[in-house]
Amino acid sequence: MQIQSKHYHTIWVKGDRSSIVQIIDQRKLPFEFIIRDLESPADCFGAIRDMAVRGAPLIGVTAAFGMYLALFHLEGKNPEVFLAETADYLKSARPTAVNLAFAIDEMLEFMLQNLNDEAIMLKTLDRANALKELEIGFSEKIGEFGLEIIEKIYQEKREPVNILTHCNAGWLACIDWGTATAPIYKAHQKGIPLHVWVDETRPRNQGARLTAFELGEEGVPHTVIADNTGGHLMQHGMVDVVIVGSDRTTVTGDVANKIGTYLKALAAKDNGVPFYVALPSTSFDWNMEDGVAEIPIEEREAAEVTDIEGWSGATHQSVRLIPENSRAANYGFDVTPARLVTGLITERGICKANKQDILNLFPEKKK
Ligand SMILES: CSC[C@H]1O[C@H](OP(=O)(O)O)[C@H](O)[C@@H]1O
Repeated sequence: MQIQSKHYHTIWVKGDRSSIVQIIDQRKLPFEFIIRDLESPADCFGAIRDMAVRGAPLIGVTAAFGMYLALFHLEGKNPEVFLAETADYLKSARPTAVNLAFAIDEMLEFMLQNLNDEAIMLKTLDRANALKELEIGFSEKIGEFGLEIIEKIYQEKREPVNILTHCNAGWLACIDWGTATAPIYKAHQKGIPLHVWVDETRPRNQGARLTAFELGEEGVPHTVIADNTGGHLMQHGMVDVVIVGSDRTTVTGDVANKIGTYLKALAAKDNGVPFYVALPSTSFDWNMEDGVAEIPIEEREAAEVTDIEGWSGATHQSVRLIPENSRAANYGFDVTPARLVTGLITERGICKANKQDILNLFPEKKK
């Protein structure tokens, strides 16, 4: 099915109707390009929980707009109580990505400080849009710093740089540019020859559907692979660098990312392949030190594992993949210990995955 897509941002306010926020519904990409209206915090909650929008920066910004939309539903309610309840409600949509809580807390604090301002709606919309623009700027800076890594590899090998990525940490996971894909786009736009190994990323197939869609739209050479292929490729010198995203990284450099990331990091370590994590400061948990012990790992519905979605021409289908009497477990994320991470690519530069180097880059976060 040919869809007419151009490079939108992933979320925006609908024209002059500022009571409607619009998103690209990612659940049917790349076969159906669906724009969906969100008109309430509940709409934003559902979009996040059901992964119509996904990716740490994007779910944070979506929740920020959810707090804004709450202002259209204040009728007869105590605003302080309703906004605090809305904040807790939106935070409960998904547990792992720390951007969600960061964005909601920022919005709630701002809204409570401006409750008596007659321009609160416009100011709150501006605040949500400011968070959106912040993430766009962070993503582009991550791209610029990550470009240096890819450029250095190319200067050494003078052949196309082979990059492996897991899940989708692209512009569809953010607002624009992405995190793991931002250095790829910057290098591609600079004419550096490269190729991307795209992990399909079971069970929701964000790599096969979304990263492949993004790279195809940008003309970036890529190959979709089964999730368990990366180790073999690294053993045979077919991967020059791994770049992934993050949903929550502790101040000590432990990285929560899509399930399977840890296994890629182990294979990279065993084969001497650099393993980088690209993330904005909004994806750090500054109050957490032991990621393996403390980062909440989302468990999603078993149906995402027992069934598989696909398209036959224009027809979307979901079919059973495993025996009816078999159970399935569906852990959404895992934690890669800092010791397996070569470096963190942030909007302020690249640093080692340890507390001292992270705080040297973000001194204002020192306790
Ligand atoms: C730039 S954050 C992208 C991050 O989010 C993805 O998870 P999900 O698709 O479940 O939201 C995955 O962990 C990506 O690396």
